[in-house]
Order: sequence, then C-alpha cells, then structure tokens
Amino acid sequence: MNTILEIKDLIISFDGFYAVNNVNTKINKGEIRFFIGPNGAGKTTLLDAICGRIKPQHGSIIFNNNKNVLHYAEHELVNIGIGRKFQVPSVFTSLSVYENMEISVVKNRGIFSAIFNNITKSQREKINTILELVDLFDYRYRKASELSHGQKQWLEIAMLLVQDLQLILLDEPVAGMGRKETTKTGELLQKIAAHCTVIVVEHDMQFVREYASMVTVLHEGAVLDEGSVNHIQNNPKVIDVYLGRGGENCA
Ligand SMILES: Nc1ncnc2c1ncn2[C@@H]1O[C@H](COP(=O)(O)OP(=O)(O)OP(=O)(O)O)[C@@H](O)[C@H]1O
Repeated sequence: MNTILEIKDLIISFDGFYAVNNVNTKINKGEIRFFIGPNGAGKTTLLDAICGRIKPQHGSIIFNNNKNVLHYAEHELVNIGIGRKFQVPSVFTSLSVYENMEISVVKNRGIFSAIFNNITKSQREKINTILELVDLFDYRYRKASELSHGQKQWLEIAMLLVQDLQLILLDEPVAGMGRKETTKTGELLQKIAAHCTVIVVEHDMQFVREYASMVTVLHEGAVLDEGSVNHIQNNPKVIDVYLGRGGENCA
C-alpha cells in the first residue's frame, strides 16, 4: 500500500553484458533511498531505466501500484510524477533564478512556452514557497550563473519540486560540495521526503550514513544487500566489495 516504486526482475544488457542483472526492490513513500556500490555496479543504469532513458530487456518498474514506467517515453514521466536531476546542474545560467522556476512550473520545459504562457497567482506562490524551502528566495532575481555550485544544485532540485512530482531521482547531488553545503543538501532532502520520495545514487558514505532511510547495495548489476545503514555496513560482503575498499572515495 505504501509502495511508490516496485522494480521487478529487471535486466538491462548492453551487447550481452548485464549492467543490471535481475534487480528486485520496493521503495516506500517518504523514503530517502540510496543506491550505492562500486564503479560499474549498475547504479546509473538503474536510474536511467526508472526515468525512461533506457528500455530494459526484461522486468517491470511499477509506479504507484499501477503504472509501468517502461510504457512511457522519458519526457512523459514528469506528467505521471517522476523527475530526474543529473550530476551536472543543467539550469539556464543566463536567466534569473525566478525565470528558471517559471520555465519549470509550466512543466513543458520549453523556454518559449514559459515566456508566452502567463504564470498564475498560485504558480507564483508555489515558486516562492519552494524558493524559501531551498533557501534561494533572496536570490530570486540573480542570474543563475552567479550562484555557487551548491546553490545551482538546489535550484535544480527546486525546479523539480515545482512540478509536483512524487518521486525524484538524484545522481550524486553532493559531488563537488563542501561539508557545509552537503549538510544543507541532506537537510533539504529530509524536508522534501515529507512530500516526495527521493532516490539518490551516491558515493559519499558520510552523507549516506546521515540521511539514508534505506540503502540498496549494488554489485555487478545485482542487489548485494538492502536495509538500514547499520545493517549494510555490518555485512562482510558489502565491506569486502565496497566499504572496505575505500568505496566511498570511488567516484
Ligand atoms: N550505453 C552503454 N553501453 C555499454 N555499456 C554500458 C552502457 N552504459 C553503462 N554500461 C556499462 O554498464 C556497467 C554499469 O554502468 P553504470 O554507469 O550503471 O555503473 P555505476 O554503478 O553508475 O558506476 P559509477 O559509480 O562509476 O557511476 C558498466 O560496466 C558500464 O561500462
């Protein structure tokens, strides 16, 4: 009942190489779920499948109990409530923070459609609330190019939130951030998770320890273990293939 995403028997292969090899997992509403594992474990490929970039050879990804994500094109997924943020911020740097939000609020991210469709009062209020949430309200008239790396990441998260998503996928959101920005990002994810489930691919184990509700450890395309941080970090196999090899430093 509480499940927002169920991945069943998922297989993704590239020319006979199994990047994702029979993955099964269920993600509950309100979780901050981390996918961790060594380089090449299949984490990004799994995100690519959830956001419709890659079509698996086998299996299903069921969203909200009844929608098979694999039946939708990548650009349609935002309409059913799934959004993805890539590692490198992709905000429009020549536009203001507010203008970036205006483009996102109309969902169809075409810049011209945003300019020619007036933003409603409730959309303006929503933009302001979300800019407050990510601590960018005071920067709303600044050009996005003037923001710090962390602020650009938060703007991009805000641009997802304004689209009323139920599930957001984040690819290494704290890469390149200092500890202070990393902590702020973690706190932001906790606030977001109250309304929107979050899946994060991450190598920063300190960040994972502090903010994960559940962790899925991938290794060679398969789920090696799954559970609380405490559970997975005491699993000798996880220590062997990832944590004990300084896995947190692989990026
Ligand atoms: N388009 C592709 N064609 C061929 N092989 C691919 C393709 N995409 C990914 N792979 C391979 O699939 C495997 C899993 O890659 P993936 O990027 O999902 O790993 P990852 O766990 O995200 O690694 P990292 O932590 O380094 O980002 C790797 O061996 C990669 O080389």
